[in-house]
Amino acid sequence: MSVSYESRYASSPQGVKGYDTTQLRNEFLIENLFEADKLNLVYSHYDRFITGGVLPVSKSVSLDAIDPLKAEFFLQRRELGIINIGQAGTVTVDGTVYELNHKEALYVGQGNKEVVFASASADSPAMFYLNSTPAHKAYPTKKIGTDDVEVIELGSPETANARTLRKYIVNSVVDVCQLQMGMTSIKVGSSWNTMPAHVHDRRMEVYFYFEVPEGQSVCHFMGETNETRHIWMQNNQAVISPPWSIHSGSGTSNYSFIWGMAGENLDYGDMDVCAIPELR
Ligand SMILES: O=C(O)C(=O)C[C@H](O)C(=O)CO
Ligand SMILES: [Zn+2]
Repeated sequence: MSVSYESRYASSPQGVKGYDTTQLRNEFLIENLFEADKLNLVYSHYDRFITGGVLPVSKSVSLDAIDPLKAEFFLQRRELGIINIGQAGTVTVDGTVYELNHKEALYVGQGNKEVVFASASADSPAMFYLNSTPAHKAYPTKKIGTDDVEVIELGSPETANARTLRKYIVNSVVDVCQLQMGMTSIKVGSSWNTMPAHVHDRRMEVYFYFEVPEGQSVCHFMGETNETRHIWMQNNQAVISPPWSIHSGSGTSNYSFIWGMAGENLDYGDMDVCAIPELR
């Protein structure tokens, strides 16, 4: 069986106050997404958001339905966002082949029955990072190349948060039901992402950290603004951010991350920003 999954239930902010390091990591950290020829998924009960990774090396890998969906096929009632963080590969959606190079993305609409992932070369495989959310409508499947994204420059070197944010799957780029995805890259010499920090009680979020150099790590901050906690993250690990939690990080070097969101609205800018001196 090449598909495996794990379920994560929702935790309340009151409950999380009492978590020790191990429990915090067990509830929110997603450690192993990429294994050769496997599809690894984590099903979160926050907005029923699925986070996954596929690393096809010696064979192609299909997106099979998993038991919690109680569905005939994975996308029967879901939409899917894919960003390739590896080398060239293909995603075949009901017979149509989409070539995805490094940092190219694909939105796959609800109702597609067969999704198959493959690498162009076993020596330099593709690495497909996936986010999937429940969907109420079948929007067309669309490839988003690196020139199709919306780019914003944020922060400054003086505050160690200079970064480039790229919006891939947002409703100004592609029609979606609720999924939003993008990528943020921290510039050399900066370390902070999403600072000033924010919450959006209307949407949950998942951060996937990558391009973290060997021997370096990212410290991810979560929790209510007046009750923060941290989780040390390694390269290619993801972390679930509950709707009530900040999601911000500081690395021991620069790095990139993919953010994915789902929930009540599609308004990327709908955030409640927290003044930095108010954080506790
Ligand atoms: O660097 C940032 O700031 C981000 O990338 C923020 C995320 O996109 C986010 O949290 C959106 O709600
Ligand atoms: Zn956010």
